[in-house]
Amino acid sequence: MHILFAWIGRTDLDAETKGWDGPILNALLKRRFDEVRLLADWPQKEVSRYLAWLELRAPQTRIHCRPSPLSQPNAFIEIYRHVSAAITEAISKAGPSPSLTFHLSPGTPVMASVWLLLATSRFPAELIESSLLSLNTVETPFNLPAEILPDLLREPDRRLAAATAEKPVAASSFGEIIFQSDAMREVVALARKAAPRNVPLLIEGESGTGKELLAHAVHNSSPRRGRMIVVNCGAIPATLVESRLFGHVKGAFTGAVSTQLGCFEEADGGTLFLDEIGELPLEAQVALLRVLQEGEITRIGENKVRKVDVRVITATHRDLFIDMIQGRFREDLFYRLAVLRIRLPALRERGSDLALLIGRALDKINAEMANDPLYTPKSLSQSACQLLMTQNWRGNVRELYNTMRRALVWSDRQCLERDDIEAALFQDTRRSTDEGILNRPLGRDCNLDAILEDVMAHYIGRAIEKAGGNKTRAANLIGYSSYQRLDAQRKRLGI
Ligand SMILES: Nc1ncnc2c1ncn2[C@@H]1O[C@H](COP(=O)(O)OP(=O)(O)OP(=O)(O)O)[C@@H](O)[C@H]1O
Repeated sequence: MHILFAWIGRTDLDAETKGWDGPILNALLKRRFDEVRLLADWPQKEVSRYLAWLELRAPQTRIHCRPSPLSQPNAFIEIYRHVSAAITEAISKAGPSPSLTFHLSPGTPVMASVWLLLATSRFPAELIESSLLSLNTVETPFNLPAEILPDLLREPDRRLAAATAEKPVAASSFGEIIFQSDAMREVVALARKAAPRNVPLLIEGESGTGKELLAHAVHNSSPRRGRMIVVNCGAIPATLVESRLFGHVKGAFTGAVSTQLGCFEEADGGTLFLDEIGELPLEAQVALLRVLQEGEITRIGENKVRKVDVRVITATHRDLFIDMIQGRFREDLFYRLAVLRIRLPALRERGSDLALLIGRALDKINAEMANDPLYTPKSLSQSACQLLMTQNWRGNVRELYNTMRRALVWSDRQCLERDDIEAALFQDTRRSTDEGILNRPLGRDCNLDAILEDVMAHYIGRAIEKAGGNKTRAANLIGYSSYQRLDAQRKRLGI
């Protein structure tokens, strides 16, 4: 399918009265295009008159025209945005591998430069220009690789990546926890009571249920003046756990090139949030117990004992009680940490919270994107809402938010439809590797290496998403000591 794209220019609008074809008709008469996609920043009346004339003169071509208002004819970002949306829409409706042609002649020089940049980067296309007598292909003397594209053009990609990545949990208060279900009401009431008491709190719940959000709310409602330090125990290599907790002095071990504070000292006077506490190796559990009992730490490589005043909040997606019974978690430590114990219900147990969360997520994402010139606030159709309401949301609120973020940022529609949500759900690597992974049929078709690669892809995808695209953090989240290793796996698995 051959598609021609062009802005309608003044010379096109005047062509009929001046007795010549104008650049757009010139192209349609000299080449065969299945459809032409026009962009217009002119009064509707003039455009309608022109389109009626064009249809008569080029009856073999389907003509689409997209009103594309500009605040001024050289508004780069607005032009870029209209053009990207027009191309994306055309591609989504065309069959496989449409062939694109951009017409450089109609419109302003900035419009021509946007065609040029897009043709040599995001949407490879042929460029043409027309003069009174001829129509020529424009050879570009360069092929802009992504690295040398002007920042302006790369910006939309960066924004898209940033916008679809998970936002870090902000220092929150109870007011930021959205709920109306009884199950959550109980949880929040309990947490409010726990907040001012200077005792350890264990928060349990599936991934993405808001454990860190709740921990921030508890800390911020407590009288503690210091900061809340967040440490993901699952992301620290086993050999470095004690150093991360208690700090070390220069030369304490190979690689200790300078003295570093541990998280207990960093959190002195405040709260230490130990996420994924169930992943803490047994040796580190002994050391942690000692600090909790004595309120003192000793940096590795030093004999000096230092007093610390830290409230510890821990969280886990595991059943720590079962881990304790089965000997994977120390009993004495369990009872130290679980003085107060709160279990966050999974999203599927929260009834009407889901509809409320969908509405709030929509407002929140629209507000977050308000300063992005490439984004316009969006709404959800009933069918889109319906699909969101009927999902299982195994990744709970995080998965819901991230799916909605992807759908809202990717779609060019003002009101999202069911297929926009489907596309965003489909991107979730978690869905392709469900529980069935352990029960695939044995036999000649079974490919253990491929199954293991699925699992790797699944975890790497999750880590990247959770780390908001930060490679070092993502590597740590899956126990890799360097992001280069993560990168190599990503490339190998084509993630
Ligand atoms: N009730 C809620 N209201 C508003 N936002 C929520 C709620 N619950 C979770 N979120 C949001 O969902 C995302 C995930 O929450 P959070 O990181 O606190 O979950 P978690 O249980 O700590 O996850 P993990 O176990 O994977 O670390 C965050 O963006 C958080 O702000």
